[in-house]
Amino acid sequence: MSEPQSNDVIRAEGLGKTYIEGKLHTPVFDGLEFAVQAGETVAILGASGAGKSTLLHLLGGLDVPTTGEVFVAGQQMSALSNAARGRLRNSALGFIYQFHHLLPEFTALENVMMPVLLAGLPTQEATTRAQTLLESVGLGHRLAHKPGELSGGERQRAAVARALVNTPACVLGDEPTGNLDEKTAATVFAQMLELNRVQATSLVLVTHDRRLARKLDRVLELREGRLHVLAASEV
Ligand SMILES: Nc1ncnc2c1ncn2[C@@H]1O[C@H](COP(=O)(O)OP(=O)(O)OP(=O)(O)O)[C@@H](O)[C@H]1O
Repeated sequence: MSEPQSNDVIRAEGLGKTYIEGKLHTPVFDGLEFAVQAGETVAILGASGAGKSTLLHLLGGLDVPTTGEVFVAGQQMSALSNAARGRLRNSALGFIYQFHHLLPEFTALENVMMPVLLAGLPTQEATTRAQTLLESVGLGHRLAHKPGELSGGERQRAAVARALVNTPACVLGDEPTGNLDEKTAATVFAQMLELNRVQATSLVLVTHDRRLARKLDRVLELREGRLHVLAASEV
């Protein structure tokens, strides 16, 4: 197996996933090759059930591939202990989902501070970073609000801030604006791209939305278990 290129923040080699539950085998894909470089933004399109979320979970170390390997920041995920994999995920990756997954009993500020505290940094540093990021997504006036006291768009903006607060090498987004109306989605998406650009963070975005996909450096389509490169005219 070749060594990951130093510029690849995530690299997947010969990646395969078959869900196995009892006698039921669900093959999703096999032999996928994928890499995202430092600062690059990549969209992954595909029909429902094509395996986009599965791929994102494997890239993020949230699930284990049936075959193949994933390297994150040059580290082979399968060679790490669960604790080390968790630490790498927290420091090198940010996750944004369709539903915010903020913790309901904590304020926006506390939610965004969480990954910094988990990385072992002092409370003061966590507070400063979280506040700065929340301000940059226009939530400086909502720091003390709990998720239930925020609008849908505000919750997603807080989720964007949380994903980026440890200046990860790569953000993995699964339909991060899929639950918002068109106008709010466009605003949240623009803020996410801008923060990614400022931090030179890579982005792998799973989406159904071709208009959003078009704004990224590279567009791939997951179809029949294969990743196809789409030219700009095909998106
Ligand atoms: N835990 C699981 N056990 C068995 N099969 C699964 C499991 N999770 C997903 N699948 C199957 O794997 C295939 C890919 O699912 P996945 O969620 O990755 O698709 P997707 O492209 O993200 O779809 P969507 O756009 O609808 O979210 C689907 O056919 C799904 O039914």
